Amino acid sequence: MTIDEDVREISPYFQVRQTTWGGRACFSSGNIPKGTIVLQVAHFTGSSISYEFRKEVCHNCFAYDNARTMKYKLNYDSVKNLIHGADCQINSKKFLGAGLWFCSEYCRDCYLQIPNIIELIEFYEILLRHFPNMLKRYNTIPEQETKFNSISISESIIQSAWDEIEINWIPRIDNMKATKKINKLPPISEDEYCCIRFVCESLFNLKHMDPHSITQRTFNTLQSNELGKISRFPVLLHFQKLVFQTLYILLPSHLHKMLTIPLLRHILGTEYGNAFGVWQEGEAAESREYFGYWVFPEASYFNHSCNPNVTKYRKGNSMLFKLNKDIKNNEQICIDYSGVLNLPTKKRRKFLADSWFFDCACERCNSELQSVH
Ligand SMILES: C[S@@+](CC[C@H](N)C(=O)[O-])C[C@H]1O[C@@H](n2cnc3c(N)ncnc32)[C@H](O)[C@@H]1O
Repeated sequence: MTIDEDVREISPYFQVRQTTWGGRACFSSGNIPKGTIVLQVAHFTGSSISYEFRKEVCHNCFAYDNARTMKYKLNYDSVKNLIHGADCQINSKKFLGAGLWFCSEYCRDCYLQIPNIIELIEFYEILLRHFPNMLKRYNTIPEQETKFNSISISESIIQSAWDEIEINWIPRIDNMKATKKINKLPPISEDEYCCIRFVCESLFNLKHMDPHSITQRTFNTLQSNELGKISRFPVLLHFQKLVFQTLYILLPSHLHKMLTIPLLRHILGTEYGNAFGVWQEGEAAESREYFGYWVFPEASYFNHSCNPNVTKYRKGNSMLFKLNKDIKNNEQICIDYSGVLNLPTKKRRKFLADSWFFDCACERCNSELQSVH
C-alpha cells in the first residue's frame, strides 16, 4: 500500500510512514512531552449505537444516563421545516421519530443543523417503518449461523457472492414495481438493522463531504480486513448481502446513487479493522458500558502496541489521543487496540490474532517472545 503524501497533514505531531512489519504507522515529528494531545478527531464517517442502547444514548453527544431513556425523541414538528419537495417520504401523521433520541433540545438542534440531514432522517424513518415486519420474519426462520459459518471462504467466494447480486439480483429488483420490491425485503435482525443505519450514515457523510478533505482522502486509503474477518466469521458474507439488499430496496434516490457494491464492501471491510468502540465516558475500563462503534479515518493509522505510548479516550462526539509518556523524535506512536494488556504474552497475542487478525509485532511482544524461547 502506498502512502498518500496528503495523509502527512493529519497532525503536526506525527508523520505516517510505511513499516516493514505492520503496514503504515505514525512516527513522531519531534521530542514530545507526556500529556500532549497528538490528535483530536470529530469527523466520523459512520457510527453505530447498538440496538440495546438505541433509546438510552444521545445521538448527538453520545451521553448516557444510567439506562434511562433519553428525554427527547425526534418529533415531526422539529423536522417539518427541513422537508422540501414532495418526494420526501416522511409522513406527518405517522412519524415514528426515525429512531433518533437526544439528551437535550440543544443536542437535537445541533443534529438537525447538519446540512442535508433530512436525507438521513428520511431513510432512518423508512427503515424503522419496515423493520418490525422484517424482524418478525427473521424470528420465524431457524438459526442459520451454523450453516453459513461452515462455508470455507476465499477471495473468489466473496467475489462470486457479490457477482450473483450484481448479475442476477439487482436486474430482477430493478424490473419490479415499487410495491413488489417491498415484498423482497429480507428478514433481518437487530444487528443488521444497526449495521444498515451505520452504512447509510457513512454513505450520507461521504456524499456531502468535500472530496478533497482529509477525512475523505484517509477514508479512501483505509486498510480493509474483509477477507480476514469473513474467513473467521463466514456468516458475515450473508449478513453483508442482507444489508446491501435492504439498502438497495429502501434508499431514496439521493442516497441510492451512492450505493455501489465496491463502496459497501469498503465501508464494511474497513470498519472491521479500523472502528473504535464508543464507550461510556467517565467510568473505569472494567465497569463502563460499550454502546457501539464508529470510524474516524484520520485516527486509523495508529498501530497497536502492548506497551502503548498513547491513551485514547472519548469526549462527547470526538476522540482524543494523548501521550502517556515523553517520546523522542521518530518514535512510533501506538495505541492499545485490545484492552487486555495484563494478559500473559501467549493469551494476549491470541486475543489480537483472533479479534484483530494480525500477529502482533510490537516491541513488548518481540522481547517477551525472545525471553520465552
Ligand atoms: C487500524 S490499522 C493501523 C494502520 C495500518 N497499519 C495501515 O497501514 O492502514 C490496523 C492494522 O495495522 C496492522 N497492525 C497494527 N498494529 C500492529 C502490530 N502491533 N503488529 C502487526 N501489525 C499491526 C494490522 O494489519 C492491523 O489490521
